[in-house]
Amino acid sequence: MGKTCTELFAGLDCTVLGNPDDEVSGIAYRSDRVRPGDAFFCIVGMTTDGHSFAQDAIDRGAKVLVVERKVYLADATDVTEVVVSDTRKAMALAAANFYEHPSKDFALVGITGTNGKTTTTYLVEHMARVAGKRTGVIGTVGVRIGNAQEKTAHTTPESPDLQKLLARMRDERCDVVAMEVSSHALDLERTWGTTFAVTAFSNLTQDHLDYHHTFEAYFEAKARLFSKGYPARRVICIDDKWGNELLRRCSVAEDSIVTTGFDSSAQIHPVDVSYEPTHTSVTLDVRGSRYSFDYPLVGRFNVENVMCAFGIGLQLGFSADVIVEALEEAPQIPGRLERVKASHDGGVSVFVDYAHTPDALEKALSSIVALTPGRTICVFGCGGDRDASKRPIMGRAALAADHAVVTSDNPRTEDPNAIIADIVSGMAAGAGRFDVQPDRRAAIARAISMAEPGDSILVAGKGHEDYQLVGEKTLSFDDRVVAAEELERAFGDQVDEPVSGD
Ligand SMILES: CC(=O)N[C@H]1[C@@H](OP(=O)(O)OP(=O)(O)OC[C@H]2O[C@@H](n3ccc(=O)[nH]c3=O)[C@H](O)[C@@H]2O)O[C@H](CO)[C@@H](O)[C@@H]1O[C@H](C)C(=O)N[C@@H](C)C(=O)N[C@H](CCC(=O)O)C(=O)O
Ligand SMILES: Nc1ncnc2c1ncn2[C@@H]1O[C@H](COP(=O)(O)OP(=O)(O)OP(=O)(O)O)[C@@H](O)[C@H]1O
Ligand SMILES: N[C@H](CCC[C@H](N)C(=O)O)C(=O)O
Ligand SMILES: [Mg+2]
Repeated sequence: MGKTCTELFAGLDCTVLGNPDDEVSGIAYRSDRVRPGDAFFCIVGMTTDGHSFAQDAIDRGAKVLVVERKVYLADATDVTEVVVSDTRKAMALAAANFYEHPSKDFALVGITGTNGKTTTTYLVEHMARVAGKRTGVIGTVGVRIGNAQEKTAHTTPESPDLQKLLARMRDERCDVVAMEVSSHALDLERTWGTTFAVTAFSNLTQDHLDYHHTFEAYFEAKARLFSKGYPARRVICIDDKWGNELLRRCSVAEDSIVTTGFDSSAQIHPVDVSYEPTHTSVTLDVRGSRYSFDYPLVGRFNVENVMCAFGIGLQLGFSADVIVEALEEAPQIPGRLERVKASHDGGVSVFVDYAHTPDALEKALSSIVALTPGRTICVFGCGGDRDASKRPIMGRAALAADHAVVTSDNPRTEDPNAIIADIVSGMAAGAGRFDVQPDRRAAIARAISMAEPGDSILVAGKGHEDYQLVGEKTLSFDDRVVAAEELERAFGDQVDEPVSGD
């Protein structure tokens, strides 16, 4: 399936230096992955400049170079150069052209916000299935087409990878695809040229300031999904000021926006909520109609995710009955307040959760505390090579537990003890209520050794991850498996202990 330069760059302001009828057989943005016949996009990145790999790309058979400045390659007279003002945006549009705009052939739902994206995509997927649709999911836990699951490098893939994936979903005849749209993706134009049926915003709290530098820049990246470049039906949670700001800016007809939130001014809001250890009972007011139902997810923040999913369902044209039926049997989201299953637990409940931001940690902890008759112990750390400014704030947030064990998350190339020191610098107010154990397994074991029947342990930060990134190495590590093993080790000989079910 080749495309001429003319077809590839349709709709793009560019200068073609060479033959516009040249055929391109693929799109590449990493020189070492170029295949003969590809167009190579030279991207000015944060660490290096893709223009300096142009010769390498040609040596590997690239026929077209897309550049922001002409590279004048001496021995490459048969190579066409296409000059554009922004190679990332050009690549995204060319990728959409190359795969013939797959996102126009099904209903694509894009969800952005600091927390809640993965959870909401899973709820939307389930809802669409209950409505009889074929589904796809793209996000942090990976990609799913129907029931087939694959791992991916990014939450939101780079534009050529994304369009290729969307084309596969079209070929598999997906009707509804739910996709997480990260702030990096919006800033780096990974989704440019993609057509969304519905876009949704969950919330904005601190994360990724290493990349965006300011909160405002972080918001502006998210806000792009609600700008004229991405026309769609909208679902906006208005519980924070950023949701309200988005609502104010939205230039689409008012009846194409659904607002959600705890505030009664939201079109979807709760009038009654009861938080139980294994489920939640809600009565939602949905544009004046009331729906009472139970769903098998816990915690206050999941009420927001459920309302967001409800709004998305309405925007997709599903009936409220189908939406409620789906939510009543919502799936366990991997690693999101997931209760660890162990044959012996000594009456101690261990939850694994992906809280890796201050807000998520605060909310996950308050949800567990509210459900726990005894004490709550929190095991957590922070990722290396990521926003360091959130570390002391997460340290402070963890003091909402009765006791915290500070440990390693994914240290990546940083010194684990230096990350822990950053966290602990925010915990002065909790002297005596936390300790430090850099080895994550030992930290989980320590929390279990401290726990009494009726206590809960929150193991936060890594959720569904089945690995730990230490230096350049990827080690096998799954909080759920390790916690189950450590529970077994601690309580395995107490054969008469009751096992808490879920
Ligand atoms: C911060 C960030 O997102 N960086 C992305 C960015 O990297 P960059 O600008 O530094 O690129 P660069 O390394 O300078 O290279 C410039 C160009 O030269 C090319 N190159 C480079 C070396 C070479 O040998 N040959 C070559 O052609 C590169 O492919 C690139 O096109 O562009 C690269 C591809 O063009 C991405 O792979 C890279 O993602 C990095 C690996 C990353 O870790 N991103 C994470 C933080 C991310 O995107 N996370 C979000 C989720 C966040 C959330 O949870 O909310 C996600 O959506 O996954
Ligand atoms: N609506 C919400 N508000 C605040 N915190 C939430 C919300 N939903 C989930 N969380 C918390 O954030 C964590 C991550 O949730 P989820 O994976 O759904 O979010 P995400 O936006 O996909 O995150 P990421 O940016 O890492 O992909 C959960 O484990 C939970 O602790
Ligand atoms: N998508 C998030 C994941 C963080 C998960 C945490 N375990 C870490 O490694 O920091 C990020 O890239 O910031
Ligand atoms: Mg996610």
